[in-house]
Amino acid sequence: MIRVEDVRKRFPGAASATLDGVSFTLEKGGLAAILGPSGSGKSTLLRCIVGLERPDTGSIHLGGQAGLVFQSFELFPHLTVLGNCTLAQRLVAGRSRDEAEARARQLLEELGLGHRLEAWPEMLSGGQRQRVAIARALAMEPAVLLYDEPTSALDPSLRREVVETLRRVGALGMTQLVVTHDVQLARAAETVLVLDHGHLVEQGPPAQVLDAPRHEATRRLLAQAND
Ligand SMILES: Nc1ncnc2c1ncn2[C@@H]1O[C@H](COP(=O)(O)OP(=O)(O)OP(=O)(O)O)[C@@H](O)[C@H]1O
Repeated sequence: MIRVEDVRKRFPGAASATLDGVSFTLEKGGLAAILGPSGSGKSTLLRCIVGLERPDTGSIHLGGQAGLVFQSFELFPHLTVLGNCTLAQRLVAGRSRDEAEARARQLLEELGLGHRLEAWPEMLSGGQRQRVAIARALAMEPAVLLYDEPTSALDPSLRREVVETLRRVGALGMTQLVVTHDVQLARAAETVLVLDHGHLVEQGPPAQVLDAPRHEATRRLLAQAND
């Protein structure tokens, strides 16, 4: 569950607030996509939810820690798939090697990578690398999983694979929030949120927000996506 209440954030010296009273709730197991023009505050909102940035006012409740899947995946190149998914479990969560490996194997199998446990990151496709990054984040048992532009580092043909991965992770009961420019990816979410100049200007299912947009920022995004 993610509950964001009236979050405001203004960077020192900035002419206006980057987040200007943002509120929304995402139920446990839900998938939400945040769309918005460049500079609308999407990354700042994500960073506030992860705890990398502190809102000036307002509150954020997750019921636990957030896991962040970076756009560039940031796998450790000198560790195998299994090594990538066990390191933080052992060093940060203090789990034994056996315990960490058992958990990593199970998650990697659930994400369709059970046959790649001993592979090096450079041997994997972009979509596989992303799934390793997701398994690594899930292994730390976050309350929610956040993605920063999950399709932008991938070939457009892999978009469907990303949607499939998000579905699999959702089936595990994980609450997921995706920041994206990709309108097709947003269609796979249950809820679409549109940010404009630090305000949440639309919020609802894709059939409402993307097929019957009420705000001109959404109409511009849809027009750009169709170009
Ligand atoms: N650390 C910072 N210090 C000062 N200003 C910042 C900082 N981080 C973000 N901003 C400003 O906040 C505004 C929103 O930035 P943000 O990166 O959140 O937008 P975004 O919607 O994620 O954009 P994009 O789609 O281009 O990634 C921008 O005007 C940016 O310059």
